[in-house]
Amino acid sequence: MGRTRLIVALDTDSRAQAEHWIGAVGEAADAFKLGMEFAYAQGFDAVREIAARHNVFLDLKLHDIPNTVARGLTSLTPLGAAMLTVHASGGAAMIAAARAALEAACPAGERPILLAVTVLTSMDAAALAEIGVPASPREQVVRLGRLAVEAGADGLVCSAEEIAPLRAALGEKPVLVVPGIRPAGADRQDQKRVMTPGEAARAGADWIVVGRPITTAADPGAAARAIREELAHA
Ligand SMILES: O=C(O)c1cc(=O)[nH]c(=O)n1[C@@H]1O[C@H](COP(=O)(O)O)[C@@H](O)[C@H]1O
Repeated sequence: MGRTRLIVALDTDSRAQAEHWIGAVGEAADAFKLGMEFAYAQGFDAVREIAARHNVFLDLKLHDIPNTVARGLTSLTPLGAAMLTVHASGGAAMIAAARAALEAACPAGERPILLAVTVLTSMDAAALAEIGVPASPREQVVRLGRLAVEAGADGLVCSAEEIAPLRAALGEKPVLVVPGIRPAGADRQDQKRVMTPGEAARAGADWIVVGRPITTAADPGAAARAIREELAHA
């Protein structure tokens, strides 16, 4: 009960906008996610400065050959992010290299959590079929999730629909980070596999990731606090 924590996605190219959301949301967030829109526009000094003050999930979703991903992650570790992402579809060798790079770059107990993104929450079965994957999102998430965890990922990014099958396959240990969250009645926008904060919490998400339902709200602080309440009572 109430164990699910809230990550607010600061999807903006503006430092001032990101700082405004951080101030408005305040303690209602357990962590803030900075992604490619922010990092590409504002640079990594801005990421480092925010990570010095807050728990930061730096979501750059690396996907390349093992050597390049390993070296890329090594370059990211001094920024001080608590969580980093790679794409699980990069394969076992890439994920193993990523894990080894983080262990080599960071003192024991201080390395960021390595998360593997399984199937993007913006994809449905039809989108998977388009890229030559005949499986359902659920089957593909469990396949990639098992591969990633066995290769060394600490956790997975998945939709709330796959939490139960992932727990059945992999147990309680992998950290499950769940975007594709929409409060009841909210617009899905480009997300396909969605659940409410309460549903994701009851399904067993360790973290939920919420962006636009908070950042485009008239009062982002109130929107974040309402989601916190929903998590607390799930
Ligand atoms: O890795 C992620 O965080 C991620 C994976 C995924 O499958 N789906 C997904 O939406 N995300 C991220 O989660 C956030 C969701 O934002 P909203 O749809 O605005 O709530 C965005 O920053 C996405 O980049």
